[in-house]
Formats: sequence, C-alpha cells, structure tokens
Amino acid sequence: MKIAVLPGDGIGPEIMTQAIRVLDVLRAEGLDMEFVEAPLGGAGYDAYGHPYPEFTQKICREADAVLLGAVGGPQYDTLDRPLRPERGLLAIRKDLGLFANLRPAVLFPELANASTLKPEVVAGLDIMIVRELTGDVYFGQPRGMRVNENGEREGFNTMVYTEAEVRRIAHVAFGIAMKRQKKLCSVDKANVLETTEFWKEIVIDVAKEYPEVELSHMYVDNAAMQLIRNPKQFDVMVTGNIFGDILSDEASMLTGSIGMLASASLNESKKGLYEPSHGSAPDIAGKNLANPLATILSAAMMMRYTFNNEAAAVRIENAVKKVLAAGYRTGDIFEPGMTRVSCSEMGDQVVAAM
Ligand SMILES: NC(=O)c1ccc[n+]([C@@H]2O[C@H](COP(=O)([O-])OP(=O)(O)OC[C@H]3O[C@@H](n4cnc5c(N)ncnc54)[C@H](O)[C@@H]3O)[C@@H](O)[C@H]2O)c1
Ligand SMILES: CC(C)[C@H](C(=O)O)[C@@H](O)C(=O)O
Ligand SMILES: [Mg+2]
Repeated sequence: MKIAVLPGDGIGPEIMTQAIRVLDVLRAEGLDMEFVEAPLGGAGYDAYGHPYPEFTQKICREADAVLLGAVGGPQYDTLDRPLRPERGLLAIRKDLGLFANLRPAVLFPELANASTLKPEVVAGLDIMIVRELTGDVYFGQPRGMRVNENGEREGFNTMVYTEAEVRRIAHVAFGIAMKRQKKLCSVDKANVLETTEFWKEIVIDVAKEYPEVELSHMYVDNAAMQLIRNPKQFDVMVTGNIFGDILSDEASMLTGSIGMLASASLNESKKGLYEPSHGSAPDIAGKNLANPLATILSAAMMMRYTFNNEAAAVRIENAVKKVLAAGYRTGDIFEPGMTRVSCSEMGDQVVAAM
C-alpha cells in the first residue's frame, strides 16, 4: 500500500509526525505500507511555486491513499488567490474526485466534561456528517470580483449542484445510514435557495431506493441550533459543501475539541484522502502543543475505508481510548486533575497503547 503523506503547513508537520509513528507500529509488525512525502499548500508554494505542485499531484494520483495534515497560514494570505494554500486543498479534492467527505462527531466518554455543553447533552454522541466536497459555491462558476454597472466593486460566487452530484452523495449518505441507525437528516436552505430546493427534491427521489431509512429535512439555520440544543437526535446528516464545512466545525465542539474530529474524503473507487477537520492553527504552530488525535483517528479511517482493515482501525481507535482513559490531555481538551501532555507526548502515549 502506497500512502502519500502531505504534512502541509502550521501544525501539519507536528501532528503528521505523530500519526506516522502510530502507523509505523503496524508497519513494524508486517503491514505493507510505503510512505511517500510531498508538499501541499504553503509548503507546495514554497518548494515549487504552486499550492498543488505537479510533483505532489503525481505522487497522490499513484498512491492508494493520501494522508494530509493541514494547510494555510497568515504569511500566504496576501498571495494571489490561485496560489493560496487553500486552493491547493480544493485542487487535490477536485483532481482526485473526492466528493464524499465523512466527518464523524463521536464523543469519547472520557471527554464528556471537555465539551462546552452539559455532559448529559453530549454523552453517547455519535453523528456522521456527510458533506459533499467537490461542488456548491466552492467550485461554481462564475466567481470573482468585478465592478458592476453602477461602478461599484462587488464580489460574487455561484451556488450550483447538478443532479448527478446530488444523487451520488445522497447514495453515499443513505448507504451509511443503512449501516447505522437508519436515520438520515438532509440539511438545506430550500426556503430561500433554489440550489438547495433542488437538492431536497433529488434526495427525496433517491430515498425511494432506501425505504428502511427514515429521512428528514432541516433548514441549515435550524440544524445549527438543534446541534447545540439536542445533538443526539441526529444519526447521519447529509449536506452540501459550504453548510457541511460550517456544521462539522460546530459538531466538533460537541466532542470536546476540533482537535478530535477526523475525516475521510472518498471518491467513487474509495481512494481516500484522510485529514483532520481542523486547520493549520497558526496560533500554536511550532510549539508542540497541538492535539494530534484527529490526525491519528484519520489514519484509523484510512485503514477502515481504503484498506478495508477494520482490525487495524479498531486497534488505533482503542489505543486513543486507552490514552484518554488514562487521563492524558493536550491543552485543548485539558481539565483539572488530568495529565497535560504535549503533541509529541500524546503520540508517545498512543504508540505505547497500541
Ligand atoms: N483542512 C485544512 O487544511 C484547513 C481547515 C481549516 C482551516 N484551514 C486553514 O488554517 C488556517 C487557520 O484557520 P483557522 O484559525 O480558522 O482554523 P484552525 O482550525 O486552524 O484553528 C481554529 C482554532 O482551533 C485551534 N486548533 C485547531 N486544531 C487544533 C489542534 N489539533 N489542537 C489544538 N488546537 C487546535 C487553533 O489553535 C485555533 O485556536 C487558515 O489558513 C485556514 O484557511 C485549513
Ligand atoms: C481550508 C478550507 C479550504 C477547507 C474547506 O473549507 O473545505 C477547510 O475549512 C476544511 O473544512 O477542510
Ligand atoms: Mg472547515
């Protein structure tokens, strides 16, 4: 198995080092894995003048899976937009056809007090957010900035979804719901936006093929509120690119920290890119403070979804549970009475618990 490793920017290299150490435990035991490193984002710009350099593109296309840290940083925010790190991330998602972004918000019982919500509201939480990743206002044309007929400057983007795009993500979401509690909530803004009214219509049509799944619909503003009020009402949520981006960050805080939220981005052939849902955290970069668990749990998702190695996935997840049960916490999930550890010490503990 060939794995493209893209550490990226900011805390990316720090959290990636820890995830690779955990995978190395499996490799030392004989699991066939080859890691090939390449730059993405600001690192790609620094090395090759482009956030998704051809060098990286070739390695990622040839790999069986891609493991990514995070991209972005204030030093790149003044570059021309096509050269910014975030564009590298969008480009790799589009290039590899990674349309299905799975973001599981699962509360480890040990972290019930780390959430900013009351423990009883979040205890037992297990939501799967299915976010469409290669369409919507992120990619719609036309887009840009211009001077309008009144001589006024304006910015514009286009929200668009084709029927095929909505159908394929709906099938992924219904398929996942069938393996879980068989409840799917489709999130839209059909009361205002035609694109999402269309989305809802297609989801209702696809639902005919999944009669066992209980389908509901919710406007995105209400969904944002319900996630805080009573998150356990949700099993699987499916939504478009922009709403999914926002709702998944919101859901991460139910689990204690954005540093806990793993993700998988899959294409039609289940080739996947695995990355934490958080960013490059420039405020704590280079300080060995970041929580590496979202990246380590993303590596577990890679074992599950691309390599069909459920045993390896469960092994990594159980190691994380053990470390949390033993009281080890990075700063973002720290509570009094626990043992505060650095990013690398958290890696040490997970490796030891494997
Ligand atoms: N997938 C990605 O690569 C990705 C995702 C989101 C943002 N970004 C980029 O990252 C940069 C910073 O964006 P932002 O500040 O809005 O979001 P962010 O997720 O980087 O950080 C938000 C807050 O969460 C904290 N945080 C994030 N990950 C953490 C971790 N693992 N452990 C402990 N604390 C953590 C940060 O310190 C910060 O206070 C921007 O350039 C943005 O475009 C990249
Ligand atoms: C950095 C940015 C392009 C990205 C997104 O909006 O998809 C990030 O926020 C994420 O959630 O992965
Ligand atoms: Mg985001």
